Amino acid sequence: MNISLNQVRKQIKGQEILRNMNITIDKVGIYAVLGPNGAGKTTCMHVMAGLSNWDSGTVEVYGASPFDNASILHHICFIQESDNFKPTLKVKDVLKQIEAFYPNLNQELLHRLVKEYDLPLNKRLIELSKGMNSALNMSIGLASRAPLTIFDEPYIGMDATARKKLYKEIIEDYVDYPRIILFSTHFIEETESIFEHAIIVNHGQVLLQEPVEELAERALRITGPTEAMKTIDRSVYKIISEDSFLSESAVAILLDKGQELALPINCSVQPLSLQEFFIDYTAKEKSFV
Ligand SMILES: Nc1ncnc2c1ncn2[C@@H]1O[C@H](COP(=O)(O)OP(=O)(O)OP(=O)(O)O)[C@@H](O)[C@H]1O
Repeated sequence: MNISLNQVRKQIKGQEILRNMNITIDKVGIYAVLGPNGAGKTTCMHVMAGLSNWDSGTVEVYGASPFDNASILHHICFIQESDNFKPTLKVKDVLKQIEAFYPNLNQELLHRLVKEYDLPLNKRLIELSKGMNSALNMSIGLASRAPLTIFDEPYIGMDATARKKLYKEIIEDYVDYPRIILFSTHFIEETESIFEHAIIVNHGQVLLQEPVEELAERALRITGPTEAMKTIDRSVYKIISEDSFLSESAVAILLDKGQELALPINCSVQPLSLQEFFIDYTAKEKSFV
């Protein structure tokens, strides 16, 4: 097992932030970590990365308990939105500083990305724009090739072109050097093509963890004439959302694993996108857990 969180609980200032959180990651892959604001994503990833302790439950990362554990620190790269490095350092000093830290760091990739993102080596981080800081952080995270790389909403300020390039770089580098990449994002629509797995978190719990391909087989939108759609047996499916317009209706459902769909006559079915599923599912979550 590479990473496991088992019944993990954590309180901060009396508030329960993680409530029986369970995650198992036993394969390499690019994992989307999704959840509404305040869901507990950052807290949970801090715990995984050894940056934060927890109150009860067990956490194992590469066979060890991660909190404050120098033996696994070099296998984990955690990149967050800001404050990854001292703001008074120059770009070139940061590049130097990380050299010794990540044993798998690929200098060639790092310097290529720094050049392509046009990052000025002699400027201090504090003098860079938000997007430039993010591009630097992302370049470091990617080039670290750490077996567990965590990107926590890492691209603040990066423009659409820079983000598109970033997604392409992540996929290309992952194909050559597969590892566990966790990527927390609210830009689901533009990132969903890079994800192989989805982990959906809310209220300090994991609501769902599943390969995206499998999810697409059971998270479905059925559309058709309202009269025909009325024949869908609401008692046998998890209905995530319903809407209708004139004489047409649409129902989004989540089939149970192995459950067959009885499609009403004259109706059609298609997979929900990850974003559509996420929005409907987290809105309806209380009825499912
Ligand atoms: N240091 C802290 N002190 C008090 N509350 C905290 C602290 N850190 C996190 N929390 C609370 O824990 C909850 C989860 O926060 P967390 O940052 O893990 O959520 P998130 O899912 O990453 O949210 P977002 O998508 O908005 O970044 C929130 O209610 C937040 O207010």
